[in-house]
Amino acid sequence: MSLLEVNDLCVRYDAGDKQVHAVDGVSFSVEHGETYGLVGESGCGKTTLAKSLMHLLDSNGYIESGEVWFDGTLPEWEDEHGNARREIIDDDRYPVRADGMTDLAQLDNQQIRDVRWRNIALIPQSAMNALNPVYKVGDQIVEAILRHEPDTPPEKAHERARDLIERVGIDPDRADDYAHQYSGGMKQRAVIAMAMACNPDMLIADEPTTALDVIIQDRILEELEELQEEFDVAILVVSHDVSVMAEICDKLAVMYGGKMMESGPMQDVLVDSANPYTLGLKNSFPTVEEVDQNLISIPGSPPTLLDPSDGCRFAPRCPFVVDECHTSHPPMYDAEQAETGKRTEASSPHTHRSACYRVDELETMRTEARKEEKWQQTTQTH
Ligand SMILES: Nc1ncnc2c1ncn2[C@@H]1O[C@H](COP(=O)(O)OP(=O)(O)OP(=O)(O)O)[C@@H](O)[C@H]1O
Repeated sequence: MSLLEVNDLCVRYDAGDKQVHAVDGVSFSVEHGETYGLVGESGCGKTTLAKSLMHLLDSNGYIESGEVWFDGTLPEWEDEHGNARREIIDDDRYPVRADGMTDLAQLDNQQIRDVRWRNIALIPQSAMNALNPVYKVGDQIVEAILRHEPDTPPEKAHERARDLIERVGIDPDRADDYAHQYSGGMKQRAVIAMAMACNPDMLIADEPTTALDVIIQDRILEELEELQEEFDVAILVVSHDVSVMAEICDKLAVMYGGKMMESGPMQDVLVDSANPYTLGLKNSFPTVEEVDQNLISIPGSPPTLLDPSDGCRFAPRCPFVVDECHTSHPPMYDAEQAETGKRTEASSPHTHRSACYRVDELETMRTEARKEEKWQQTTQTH
């Protein structure tokens, strides 16, 4: 059973008399202990998607439709083994499925607070500013433990806080320092330690390394991987940086304009890319293997998502656009079938999938996408 199963999720922001379609019909699932990446340019809906899972959207944002099934439930709905009780599952008033998964989208604010930290913890964007300047760093971790596990004796909580600080590579004696005495990398590590305070099943890390230099970035990524192995925590990581994703993800979803364009095992998505947007994104990032690589950016900019048109969201910037692309946004097609020239809708969210009507012409798209002039044509035709 998956840890998280998101079905057809739509998230909107109210903007006057219009709506921003920030996340539109997105489905994916995350297994226990795996790292799942959401990648795409700024404004494509990654942060909105991640925050909506925990009801942490801005006040004008809301889940319009869809399901967010999570393998865990509220303490008051659990039996002594931590599983959902039979009478809760059998009662339609509770959003709990026969397999014991709970639909987080249907929980109210108080209920989702019980899930946060205990089951899912967030490392927010610009996490370095998430520490409180007037409390010692160690005390902030202790507070997080005691707030969510009030039965823990305070000295045990202190011990756990020091232990967590040490696990993320900081000398435990620095627990008595204030945030301003920490470097940027140390602050980021401290926030990761705080997120791990209640031993969650899933961490959501939003741009965990963006403000850091490359060497510290690498160390933070290594630390996340070590924590994951040690605690078997799943990580949903959000980044615009394809190279960060290549380093840590098991699976990857490429987002554009609030839609999922391609998803699947990381290697499949990044090596055997099956979507024009992924091909364009890869062109614009340097790779370690290709030293003389000519970086090609995708001309134009992402859509505003205010009442978007019916067609493929990427159509206005896509060099492979055909009439069909303007009819409706393409469904997710099976990329393995596409390798043999077949256009078949994907039957499972776990396989390599691509939302592109021309998925059955993969070889041509891959060859053409490497040519800079192919992308330049797009600006001339639109
Ligand atoms: N509070 C808000 N009100 C209205 N629109 C919003 C709000 N927050 C985000 N948006 C819009 O929702 C869309 C998705 O934004 P989101 O921040 O989720 O994208 P992102 O891919 O995470 O980008 P970034 O990496 O820059 O945060 C964008 O068009 C953005 O302008």
